[in-house]
Amino acid sequence: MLDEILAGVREDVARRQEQLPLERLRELAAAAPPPLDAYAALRKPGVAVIAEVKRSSPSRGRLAEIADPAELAGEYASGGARAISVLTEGRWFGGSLDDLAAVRAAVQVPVLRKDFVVSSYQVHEARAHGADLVLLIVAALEQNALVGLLERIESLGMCALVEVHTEEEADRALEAGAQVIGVNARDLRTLEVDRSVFERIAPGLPSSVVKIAESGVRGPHDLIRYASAGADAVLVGEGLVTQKSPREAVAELVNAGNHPATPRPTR
Ligand SMILES: O=C(O)c1ccccc1NCC(=O)[C@H](O)[C@H](O)COP(=O)(O)O
Repeated sequence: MLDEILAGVREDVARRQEQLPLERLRELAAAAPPPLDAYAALRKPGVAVIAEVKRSSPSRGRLAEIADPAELAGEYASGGARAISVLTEGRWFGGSLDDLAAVRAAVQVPVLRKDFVVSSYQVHEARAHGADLVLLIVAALEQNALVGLLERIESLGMCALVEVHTEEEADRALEAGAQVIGVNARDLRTLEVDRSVFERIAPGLPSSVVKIAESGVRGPHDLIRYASAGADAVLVGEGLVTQKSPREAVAELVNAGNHPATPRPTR
């Protein structure tokens, strides 16, 4: 699945680059308001909720009609989301860079560009559309590319969320200098979700690294499970976009993450 998604992304990036050359994009990125400090936001006490704007997915098909992503992001923020994730890939997830810009304009919390980033052009796009945080998927990148993209993200004042699914990928993320690591319970090749992957990988990450548990949070019980294994944050898509009140659903998760009964490992 991942290879198929990446092939489409490469075609789409090449088409956009023909329409808007890198030099012009760099100017737009430089003119964007400065990025927010996502690392600091995610390090605050309690388990942070990163709420995702997700219309569709390869594993689940159509999830929700999201006519106004800015309105949804506003709901998430008023429920206490610490950051908003915006899927900007169009073919499989129904997202766009317009969604990212609209969400950026609507909320005061950090915004993640969640996509399949394979070129520095996409990093500049992220900044030009107001992103504070950019996803890099280790499984999609050679080590040199991972290091180069991470440096480019940081040179633009943003923070990289480096996603892993295996111990080997976690080692590569650390070698590349990642400060924010997302452990995705979803295997992007088979699409299977296994929540125990976080429990296996997170304990081996240094305490200075922000640890995000991605995928499979369907309610407070999943957040509590991830928190018990050391999650600083959870990234939630389907479990929020399918709710009647996304604001209340976020608030319930935030409350579970702040609850003193939530066992956390000491660090
Ligand atoms: O969601 C998918 O089916 C998917 C398939 C292939 C690559 C990426 C995919 N999802 C991206 C994500 O990692 C999730 O959107 C995110 O972690 C939230 O997951 P969930 O809460 O389970 O919707």
